[in-house]
Amino acid sequence: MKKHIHVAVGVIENSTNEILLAKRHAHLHQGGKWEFPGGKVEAGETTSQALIRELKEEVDLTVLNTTALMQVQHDYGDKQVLLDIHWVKDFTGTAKGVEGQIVKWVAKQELTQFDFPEANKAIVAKILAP
Ligand SMILES: Nc1nc2c([nH]c(=O)n2[C@H]2C[C@H](O)[C@@H](COP(=O)(O)OP(=O)(O)OP(=O)(O)O)O2)c(=O)[nH]1
Ligand SMILES: [Mg+2]
Repeated sequence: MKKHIHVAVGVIENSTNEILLAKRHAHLHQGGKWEFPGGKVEAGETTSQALIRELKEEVDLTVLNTTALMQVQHDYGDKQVLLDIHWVKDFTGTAKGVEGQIVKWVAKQELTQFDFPEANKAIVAKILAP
């Protein structure tokens, strides 16, 4: 059976309205593409709890709360993902790629210039026209 995964994804916005992107390592699923930081929801976690944990682990931000934005379901053929996307505006710390990944703050209008996984098109559209 095809793998189904539930992923908590953060649209992290700073005080100058930039959004945090990270580049997925080449060896990962959808490798080489840009992503909104996040990761798999583990058993017993809410999406928000998973996202708070992942953002500490991946980009070293301390997140105080998150707000649900949208869900996107996508079938990549090899894998089916349910992305649970939350806004993150309430955080402290300086973003860094804890796992060696490149991270970048990007103005909203520049988001269309990045190569994202297919499922992210709907997210970018939502950010640009909320
Ligand atoms: N984090 C994130 N994942 C995305 C985005 N768009 C998208 O299709 N995905 C997909 C790619 C992957 O199949 C999946 C995320 O899984 P992952 O393996 O990176 O999860 P993880 O961070 O928990 O990684 P790991 O602990 O298993 O190494 O969601 C996005 O914007 N951000
Ligand atoms: Mg991840």
